[in-house]
Amino acid sequence: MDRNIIEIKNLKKSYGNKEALKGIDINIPRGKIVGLLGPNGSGKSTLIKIINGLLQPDGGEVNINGLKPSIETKKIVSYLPERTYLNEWMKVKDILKFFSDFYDDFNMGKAVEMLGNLNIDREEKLKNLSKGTKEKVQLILVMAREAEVYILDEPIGGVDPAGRAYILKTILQNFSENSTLIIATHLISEIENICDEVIFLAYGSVTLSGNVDEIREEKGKSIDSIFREEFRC
Ligand SMILES: Nc1ncnc2c1ncn2[C@@H]1O[C@H](COP(=O)(O)OP(=O)(O)OP(=O)(O)O)[C@@H](O)[C@H]1O
Repeated sequence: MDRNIIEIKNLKKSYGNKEALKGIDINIPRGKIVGLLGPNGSGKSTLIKIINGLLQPDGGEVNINGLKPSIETKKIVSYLPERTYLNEWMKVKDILKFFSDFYDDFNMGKAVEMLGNLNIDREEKLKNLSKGTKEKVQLILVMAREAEVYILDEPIGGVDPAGRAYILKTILQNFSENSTLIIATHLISEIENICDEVIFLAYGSVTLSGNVDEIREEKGKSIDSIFREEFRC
């Protein structure tokens, strides 16, 4: 078994003449929590969509557990997209059923428990939930899969601080040691203490990557401070 669950080589993607990814190389080891950090427009979502097979790269390679993004890799990757893809007219309980029918690795008990802890009514239609509650539901669906890789694109932007703390705690509690979690976000101070590794993306290139403790020690600052300095407006 490879040490790295995801290996990316010289990955390129342009939209017209806009280079969103300029030939990036990334290795993501198994069993780690990785923060994918970068300002707006740095290429985070483009990278995540390519890993999930929703966009085709113009060049380079992506390997997930030794496989190209495909139906096979979707079975082991649980993905939270940046925008909702769920049918707003469905009740929470119907979406649970849908997930449980669709994904063999979906743990219904876990999902029901997390919804209960956050006081989310399973009889409610998604369209009647607040933005933050909707985000919580989607995150619970994604985290209730017993996947090898979780990829979360901006998971907690609309969630209130108490909810965020609960969600991060829940992520950690449910997280098996063999799984890998990638979180793309700009809420760095909130997630830096749960991350083992970080990858900084800027203008389609990786500007810094490595172990969080080593980077903090070497630079004598928090990841949040390094980010603010690097990307000062
Ligand atoms: N469908 C598209 N058509 C044209 N340009 C695009 C498209 N999607 C993204 N881009 C451009 O590619 C670059 C990278 O965008 P991307 O969405 O990957 O960034 P991001 O880091 O996820 O940003 P954010 O934090 O704002 O979500 C940006 O300059 C963006 O304008």
